[in-house]
Amino acid sequence: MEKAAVIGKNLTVGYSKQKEKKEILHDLNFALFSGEMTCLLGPNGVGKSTLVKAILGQLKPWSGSIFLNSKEIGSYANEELAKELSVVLTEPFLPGNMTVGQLVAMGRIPHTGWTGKLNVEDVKAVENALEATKITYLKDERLGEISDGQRQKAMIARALAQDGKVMVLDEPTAHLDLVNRFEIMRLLHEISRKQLKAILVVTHDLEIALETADKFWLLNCGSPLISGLPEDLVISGQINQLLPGKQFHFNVERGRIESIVPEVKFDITGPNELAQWLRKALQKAGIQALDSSIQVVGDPFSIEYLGQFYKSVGEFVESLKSKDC
Ligand SMILES: Nc1ncnc2c1ncn2[C@@H]1O[C@H](COP(=O)(O)OP(=O)(O)OP(=O)(O)O)[C@@H](O)[C@H]1O
Repeated sequence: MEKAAVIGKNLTVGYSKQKEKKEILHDLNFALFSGEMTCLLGPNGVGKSTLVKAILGQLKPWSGSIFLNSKEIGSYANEELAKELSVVLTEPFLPGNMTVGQLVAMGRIPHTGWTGKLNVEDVKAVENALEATKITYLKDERLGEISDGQRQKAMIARALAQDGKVMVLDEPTAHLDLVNRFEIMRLLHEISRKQLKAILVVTHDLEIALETADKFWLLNCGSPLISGLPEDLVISGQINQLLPGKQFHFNVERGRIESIVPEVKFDITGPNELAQWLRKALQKAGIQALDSSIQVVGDPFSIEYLGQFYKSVGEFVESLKSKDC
């Protein structure tokens, strides 16, 4: 069996304030492997960032241990740890007049010291990181003058330049649009594969994580950490651990979260993918029942109901609503 880059054994951790102790994670076991991207998912406040802080050595385990390359995390000196483990956290403030190249070069600080003087190897590492994240063309651009997605890639490039075997990213796609979220996650997956890095990404993007991650860690209040292939967790139904309560469920066929509303039956004939969207619109409009069946066809799109034809779902729903009044 492949050796894990990070191993957690019976980890219990929390926060202490004066005499008060607040336990957040209890008796967790986990393993993070090289060459894989693992996504850590769980509801707000369950302790994902707390687990990240423990892995980064910022929070001491109350009991249990975390090992990085078989050595306990607490026994690493800070500079040594920075060479093994790189981090991308959400940083609200970055100097806007710093260039992308300068930011990425900061990733070399564990190797150069605070003087920041780059040798040939450091320059190469910066160039490689810019190339891997496909932002070489942005090298001389200022951070204040590029898009959020580009800035996020620059942060990832900085972590790559650091050249640790393990990369931890806490919500790297927050505030990005759908296309950029996909792109960043695909990029991280590619990097884990090509550079044999162990990458841990905290995310709330279940659907994108399903498309891109090799492994999932699911964290839920009071339960052990569940890990496995996303596909196995879907097939076994364990993915529903992310959705406590009875309001939502994971639709295995469609691969997405859906709200559970008592389904109203409509008699719709036509291609499944069209009938599905029509059914959704009728349900959202609060239409409870119809007098007759509906025929839907695509190319050109048309809906037939009681001998009348409609060119769009909107037109059809509006006509039903106006009859209701
Ligand atoms: N510095 C702190 N001191 C005390 N309690 C804290 C501290 N940081 C976090 N907590 C508490 O620990 C619990 C877990 O917080 P954490 O930020 O790890 O959750 P999370 O799963 O990352 O949440 P989210 O998805 O909202 O980012 C919360 O109840 C939070 O209030």
